[in-house]
This record gives sequence, C-alpha cells and structure tokens, in this order.
Amino acid sequence: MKPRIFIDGEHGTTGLQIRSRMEGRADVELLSIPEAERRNAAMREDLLNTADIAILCLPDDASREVIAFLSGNTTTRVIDTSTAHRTAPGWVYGFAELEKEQASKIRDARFVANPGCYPTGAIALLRPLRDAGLLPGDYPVSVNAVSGYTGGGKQLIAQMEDAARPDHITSEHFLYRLDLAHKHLPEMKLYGRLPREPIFAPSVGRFAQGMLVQVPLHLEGVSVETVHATLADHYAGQGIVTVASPAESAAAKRLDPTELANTDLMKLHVFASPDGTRLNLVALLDNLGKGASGAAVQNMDLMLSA
Ligand SMILES: NC(=O)C1=CN([C@@H]2O[C@H](COP(=O)(O)OP(=O)(O)OC[C@H]3O[C@@H](n4cnc5c(N)ncnc54)[C@H](OP(=O)(O)O)[C@@H]3O)[C@@H](O)[C@H]2O)C=CC1
Ligand SMILES: CC(=O)N[C@@H](CCC(=O)OP(=O)(O)O)C(=O)O
Repeated sequence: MKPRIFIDGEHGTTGLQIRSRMEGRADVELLSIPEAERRNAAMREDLLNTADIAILCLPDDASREVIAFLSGNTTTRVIDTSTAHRTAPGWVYGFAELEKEQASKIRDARFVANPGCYPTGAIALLRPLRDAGLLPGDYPVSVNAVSGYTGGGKQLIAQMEDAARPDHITSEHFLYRLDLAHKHLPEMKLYGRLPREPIFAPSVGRFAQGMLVQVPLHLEGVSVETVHATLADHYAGQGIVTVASPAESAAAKRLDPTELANTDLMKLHVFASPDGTRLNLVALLDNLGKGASGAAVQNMDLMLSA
C-alpha cells in the first residue's frame, strides 16, 4: 500500500504549495478534504488518524490541537510547518543540512518541526561558523531580512493585494516586529547555537515569493577565505543548499530577493569589504520553497525513505 499523506491546511498558502509539489506523484496517496470542510474537526481527525504522514499547515494553536487529537495514536507521523513545536522536546528540527546526522534523524523521526523561513537562512549562515569556533559566544549577532508577502499567509496576501480592504497595505517595503520580539528568535538561538537572541529586523517587500537573510559580521582575526571555506565544506555535496564561489559573490553588483523564487533551493553568499575586515553573509531562498513547502516535501521524502 502506498503511504498516505494528509496536508491539514491544504487550502492555505503553504498547504497549496505542498499540494502542487505532490501533483503527479505516483508513490504516495494524497488524502484530501474539500475546501468547504477545511475546519471540520471530525473529518480532519479521521484523516489525521488514517494518514501515515500528516503535514500540518496551520496556525500554531491549531497545530497544538492536532497533537492533542493524536494523543491516542501511535502511528501517524507528523511534519508541522508552524512555529508551535520547533524548540519542543521530542521534536526533530526539519533542517536536513543542519549537521551530518540531521537528515537521518528526520528520516527516523515521528515528529518533525519544519523550520521558519527566516531561521532557515540565518541558521544556515551561523551554525557552521559557531561549530567551527569562528563566531565567539559573546558576538552580538544581528539578522536583517526581507521576505515576499506570501510569508504572512492568506491574511497578509489579502492586505497587500486587495485595495478594497480597509486594512490594505500600500507600502512597497516595510519593517515590522519593531519590538524585536519576533517568534523566530527561539529557534535561531537554539539551532544557531547562539548564547543570546540575535537582534532580528524582518521586513516585507511588494513581491510574492523570495527572501534575503543577512548576517553582518566583524570577525577579528578570521579571514574571508576561512569563512567561505567553512560554509563551502559544510554544504559540500548538498543539492539544495549551495555556497556561491568567491568569484560569483565578488562579481555580484546587486542581489534580488526573488532570484530563487519558485525553487526549493537556497544559496549562501559571503560578501566582504575590500580589506576583508567586514563581512555580510547572505542567504537567498524562497520563503515558500526551502523556507516552508519545499522543506516540508524534502522532510516527507526523508521520512518515506526510512
Ligand atoms: N507562508 C509562509 O511563507 C510560511 C508559513 N509557515 C507556517 O505555515 C503555517 C501555515 O501558514 P500559511 O499557509 O502561510 O497560512 P494561511 O493562512 O495561508 O493558511 C492556513 C490554513 O489553515 C486553515 N486553518 C486555520 N485555522 C484552522 C483550524 N483551527 N482548523 C483547520 N484549519 C485551519 C486556514 O483556513 P481559513 O482559510 O479558514 O482561515 C487556511 O486554509 C503557519 O503556521 C505558518 O506560520 C512557515 C514558513 C513559511
Ligand atoms: C512575512 C511574514 O509575515 N512572515 C512570517 C513568517 C513566516 C514563517 O516562517 O512562518 P512560521 O514561522 O510561522 O512558520 C512572520 O514574520 O510571522
């Protein structure tokens, strides 16, 4: 029998993108709920209990409720795309390239928490440097980012696109979470192995999909070549995460956050000042690709390979 997959929240932004990635796949059976029944708890509970893998594309509270629904179930495996379980005990963080054993941990896990889109970029840049001892524990890390507006789900998409709404947003680009308390800080701290939370300044641009995550660094006594080699070694042989060559980064005049839109890839750049004393590490990805739906399908495929 083919593995049965149920996407709870399949009619939302992340869910629809997962569904489109599954179209034409003959190796799995997709369990589906009609859009009008998307909040029907009894139907969802039945499908959640029937599925071999349930992919949750729901707000945090609804994800927590699903785990409660499944309390008596010992067979359904779960990939949660929400923030609810990313630092929770018993959950494996679904960033396969985090460290050598991560892909096999995901493969064997029952509960996988898909990373947030911004942390995917920030952790990808920071973690190898922390593991290599290049980024001191007391370094005051900052993360600056811009996301496509689909990152805010149906609500933000409607606010950006529908001029008739009273809460229509006309800005071309805006900063938000000005209180520096974004929900992604705990996972950045934990999986970035940072002793304290970074100063994280997210923003949204008037484009649907795409993302740039920047980590500016002054690293005393560490060369640009060492930083680049550390990242390049860490991601060597990974098809999805790549590191731009020093020549490619040096030749870049601009970086467009939509460059990898509609792909599941992530590319890392190391930009440096001419004297090599100031660096800007940049991750380029699609918030709905490697930042959400693409990563969920990557994790599902790892789990199916168990
Ligand atoms: N968009 C992105 O780029 C990313 C999103 N995520 C995460 O993925 C999850 C889904 O986000 P996203 O797809 O953007 O959100 P959307 O708002 O676009 O979609 C959420 C879907 O869940 C449904 N839903 C909401 N509450 C319930 C409930 N109680 N029971 C059943 N269904 C419910 C919604 O239905 P209705 O239409 O009725 O509201 C909607 O179909 C979130 O946790 C988000 O944080 C993670 C990384 C990136
Ligand atoms: C542009 C925008 O609003 N982005 C969302 C994060 C998208 C994401 O990664 O979502 P989860 O962590 O909830 O899974 C935000 O800042 O809340």
